[in-house]
Amino acid sequence: MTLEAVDYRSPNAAQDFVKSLRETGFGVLKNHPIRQQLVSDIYRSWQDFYNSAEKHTYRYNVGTQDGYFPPDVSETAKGHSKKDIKEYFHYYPWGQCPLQHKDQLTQYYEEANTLAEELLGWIEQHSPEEVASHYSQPLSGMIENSDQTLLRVLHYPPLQGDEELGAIRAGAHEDINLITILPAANEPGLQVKLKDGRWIDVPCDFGNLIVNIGDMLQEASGGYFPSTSHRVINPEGTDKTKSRISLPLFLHPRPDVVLSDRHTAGSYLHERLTELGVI
Ligand SMILES: O=C(O)CCC(=O)C(=O)O
Ligand SMILES: [Fe+2]
Repeated sequence: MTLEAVDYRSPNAAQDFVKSLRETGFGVLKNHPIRQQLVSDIYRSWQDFYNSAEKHTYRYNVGTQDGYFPPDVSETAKGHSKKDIKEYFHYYPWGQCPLQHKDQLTQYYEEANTLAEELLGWIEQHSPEEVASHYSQPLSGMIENSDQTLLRVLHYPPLQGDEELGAIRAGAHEDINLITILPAANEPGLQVKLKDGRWIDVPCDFGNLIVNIGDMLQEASGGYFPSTSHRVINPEGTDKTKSRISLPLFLHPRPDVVLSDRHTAGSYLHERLTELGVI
């Protein structure tokens, strides 16, 4: 079993893409409308940011979670004991951002949000009636004007050889939000866990866009769409000396959006962040 990239411009794109999401929790798109030049410009300018000491002046705000998270505070995935080998920056339109990077991130944030709304439309359109009847509102409406949607610029530094035994770039985890949109990173490493327990590589051809289901859509669809585990494995051989940059956009509904009988987006997020130990 491999993940096949779906051509965004093909007549069956919506159907094929949603089928892949249903079966694996992941869908991969090629020929999508997000400008690749913008993505590569962001990779380049953020490599400079991570190489500079300036990053330390943007340390994250504990209450609002925007800004730079250094390697020593990076997440420990649920059920893991070792911290991930990564540093990252949380960008929100209302949050801190270095001035010289603001235009690029603003543009990307908008383009990716627009595409996300369209893809949520595809998901809704291809949800069985019984599943869709439980959505409290159109899926694309859930993220409209949300100030919770988070763009994360991740940097996985070159391996130094002194990493903690068993530590990996990103331990197996599921995303908390509705869906995640992720341009193929500049280096491989992302893997997804299939139903049978096998880990497979997510195709990382430059220009692909990877979309995955998060826990909130799993919750809202009564489990029809699975929020699957994924991880980023460490590079080997000569790739060890390479940095990896990636740019997930985590689409979050407004906090008052009802996901299910049990949860609003706000109550769900709070529960999950408490488990993760970050609030
Ligand atoms: O870096 C990647 O390719 C994936 C990152 C990821 O899964 C996450 O930050 O939730
Ligand atoms: Fe993730």
